[in-house]
Amino acid sequence: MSDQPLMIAIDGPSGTGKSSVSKAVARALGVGYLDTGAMYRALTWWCLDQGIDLSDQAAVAREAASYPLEMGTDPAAPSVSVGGRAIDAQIREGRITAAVSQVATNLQVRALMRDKQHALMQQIASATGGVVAEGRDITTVVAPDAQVRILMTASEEARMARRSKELAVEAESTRSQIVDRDRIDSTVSQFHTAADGVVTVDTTTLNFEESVEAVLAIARGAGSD
Ligand SMILES: Nc1ncnc2c1ncn2[C@@H]1O[C@H](COP(=O)(O)OP(=O)(O)OP(=O)(O)O)[C@@H](O)[C@H]1O
Ligand SMILES: Nc1ccn([C@H]2C[C@H](O)[C@@H](COP(=O)(O)O)O2)c(=O)n1
Repeated sequence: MSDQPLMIAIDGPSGTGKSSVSKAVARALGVGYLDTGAMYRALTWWCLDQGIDLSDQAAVAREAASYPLEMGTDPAAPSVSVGGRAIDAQIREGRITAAVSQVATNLQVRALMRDKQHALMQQIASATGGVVAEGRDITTVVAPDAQVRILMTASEEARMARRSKELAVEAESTRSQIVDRDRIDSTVSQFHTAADGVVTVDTTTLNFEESVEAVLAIARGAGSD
């Protein structure tokens, strides 16, 4: 068994269970958790708060280089603050979900985020003995050398049903924030098919606990190599 910190990278489309499963896996392993989507959401919130036009790519990239972000990476209580202001609820608002792809498809922003997220993963792993990081390009761009790389998938119907249950709305009304957002986000990241060496976990017919167990089984296998 290696004594290197365990790096687990999880990617996949919206609503597959990445965030909820990653937090549970990190708690089970006693390691830190990084929600990289929250970093894009926080930048979107910050730019709108500063009155920056999201279509001005250079202006948004300048903010990406300097926005005062603090990520709380305890999987039992993850948090997001900018400039000392907690914005955990704000970044989940519909207006941010609708706007975040415009920021996430800005290639200058992505290059900065890649470096920031890679550095954060290293810091968290050194501090806690490991990290579970999830997003769209963690297995391929941010941490392609992670010991465990997983693509989490689920059918479109399952993802829409999960989101509609979570938000207590009709499944069809979640289509834009699931399917349309994925279509835009996938113009800059490849998260629909597994890259070489990435293991696919299809959660369509799994319940939440089974999804967590599927990831833990892969992590245990990697830890015993
Ligand atoms: N295997 C599962 N079976 C049923 N529901 C699940 C399963 N995994 C997650 N869920 C539920 O589905 C919803 C969406 O999960 P989650 O937010 O973790 O997805 P996500 O992939 O991180 O989405 P996004 O990328 O849009 O943030 C949550 O309410 C979660 O509890
Ligand atoms: N590594 C990442 C993480 C997230 N994104 C984009 C995709 C989403 O539109 C947005 C918010 O992510 P979510 O909180 O819904 O998981 O950020 C990305 O491009 N790369």
